[in-house]
Amino acid sequence: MDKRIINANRIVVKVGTSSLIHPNGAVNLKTFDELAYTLSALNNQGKQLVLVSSGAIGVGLNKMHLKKRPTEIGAQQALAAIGQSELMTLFTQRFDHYLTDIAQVLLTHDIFDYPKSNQFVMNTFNCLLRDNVIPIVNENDTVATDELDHKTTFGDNDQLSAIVASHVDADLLIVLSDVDGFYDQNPNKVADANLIRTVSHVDENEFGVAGGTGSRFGTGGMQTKLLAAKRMLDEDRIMVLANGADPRIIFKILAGKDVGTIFQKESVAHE
Ligand SMILES: Nc1ncnc2c1ncn2[C@@H]1O[C@H](COP(=O)(O)OP(=O)(O)O)[C@@H](O)[C@H]1O
Ligand SMILES: N[C@@H](CCC(=O)OP(=O)(O)O)C(=O)O
Repeated sequence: MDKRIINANRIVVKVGTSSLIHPNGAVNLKTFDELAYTLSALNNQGKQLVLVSSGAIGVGLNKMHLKKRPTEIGAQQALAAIGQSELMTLFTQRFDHYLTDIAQVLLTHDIFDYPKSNQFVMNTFNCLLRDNVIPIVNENDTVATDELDHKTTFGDNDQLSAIVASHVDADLLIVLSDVDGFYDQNPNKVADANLIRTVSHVDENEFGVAGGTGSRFGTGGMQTKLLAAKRMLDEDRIMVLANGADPRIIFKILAGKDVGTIFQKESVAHE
């Protein structure tokens, strides 16, 4: 076990739509509550947390009583706009319950490429983290047109979470999804797929067994999670992919328990 996980102080947690929305389209209140509880408890212990949360479109669909995502990009963006404020209302309610302050930070993937914007975003993160406020990040879906796949998908918070982790110099990125980790085959398609515990490099072999989304509401599937992991590995950072059905799994990860898939370089020995 890499001691950097147990000692991680600055942690980025990414939660996918599949963990926040039930398959029937309703909001998964249990996940919202347990996520708020877990991050609040860690915040109280003195750790610095950033939450990257998807779910704007999922929550928007539920609010507008729609069963499936519209194909038109403008309609998807409108739904994201509706859902984002509702998403933050849900988080505000649950985090208030645990006496934790939160903030909304909407970003585009390329924002850090512009020096002035980068500086302003970093100032914001630094002030929030200094003041024990948990930033809740999502892609700014109404303006992020270059991130849209003009078919059925929208944005990609897996890679956004890696970009954020890298810029805030996080010790650890935890990606919560609806699977127990990275498998040698898509577990939603192949019954006897095996969970891979540790991955030290991501190349065509890994991408070759990474399929698309497993739910009606998720977007990137395993491909975008591997791209996020690749970025983390390239920077010698650690990413853990685990099941977000119960976000208290984060306590187990930080205790060094054998859960999920750990992406970490194997060549470097860390004390
Ligand atoms: N090799 C694999 N290992 C694990 N999951 C995989 C793999 N290939 C494809 N998947 C799919 O990726 C899905 C998770 O991605 P996604 O639906 O985008 O979730 P999220 O909303 O959490 O981002 C899983 O439900 C699974 O169907
Ligand atoms: N920004 C979009 C989510 C994009 C996204 O990456 O979704 P997911 O694959 O569920 O992490 C939203 O809030 O609906």
